[in-house]
Amino acid sequence: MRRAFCHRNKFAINLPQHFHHFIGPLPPWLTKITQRICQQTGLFPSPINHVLINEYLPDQGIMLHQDGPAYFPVVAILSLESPVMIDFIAHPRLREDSATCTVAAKAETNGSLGESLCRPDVHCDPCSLLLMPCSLLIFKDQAYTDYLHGIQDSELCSFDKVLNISEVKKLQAQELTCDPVVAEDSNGTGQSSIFRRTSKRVSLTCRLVPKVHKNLFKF
Ligand SMILES: O=C(O)CCC(=O)C(=O)O
Ligand SMILES: [Fe+2]
Repeated sequence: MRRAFCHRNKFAINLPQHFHHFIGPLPPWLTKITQRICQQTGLFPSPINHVLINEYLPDQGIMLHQDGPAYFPVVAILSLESPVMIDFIAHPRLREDSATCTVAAKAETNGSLGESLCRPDVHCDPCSLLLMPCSLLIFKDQAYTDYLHGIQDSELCSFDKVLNISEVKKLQAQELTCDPVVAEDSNGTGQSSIFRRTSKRVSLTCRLVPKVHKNLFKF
C-alpha cells in the first residue's frame, strides 16, 4: 500500500494518528509534484510524505472540518479541473456567536462547542477562496488550528464571501459563469455573483506526517 489515498469525497476522514506510519513511499510521478511544492514554498521542514487524492462531482463537497494533529502545521492543496469554492470559518470554540455555528461545525466538535474564547485575533465572519484549476492553496499555523475548512455539497458557488477577487475576475474572463441560472443572479454589474460547477474536480492534499516507522510489520 502506498502513501497516496484516493477518495471520491463526501466526508472529511481523520484517519487514526498512527495509521500513516505503516505505509510505503509515494510513487515517483507524485514525488515530482511534491518535491516541487516543497522547493518552491520552502514551508515543509522535510519532504511531503502523504498525499490524499480526492475526486468531487459537481454537487459534492467535504464537510467543515479541521485537519488532524498528525499533519500540523501546514497543508498544500493542488486543485485540478473544475474551479471550486472552499469555505473557512473560525472554529466554534473561538467564535463569540458559537451558539449559531453550523451543524457541520457542531458535528466536528462531537456536539460540544467548548468554551468560547472570543480571541480578538480570530476573524469570525466566514470567508471563502476560489480555487482555480492548477492553483495551490497552502494554509498553516493559525489558519490550520483556529479555522474549519470545507466545500459545500452544491453545484452553485457564491462569490459573496470570496477573498481572492483576482481569481474571480479570471474565472469571469473565461466566461465559465455563462449559465442561465447564474445569469439570473447577476449582481447589477453585469457579472454573475455565482458560478456553476459543471465538471468534476480533483484535488491533491499534500501533507507531512512527521514520524514514519518503517518495517513495523514483519511476517
Ligand atoms: O479537496 C480539498 O480541496 C480539501 C481536502 C481536505 O480538506 C482534506 O482532505 O482534509
Ligand atoms: Fe482538510
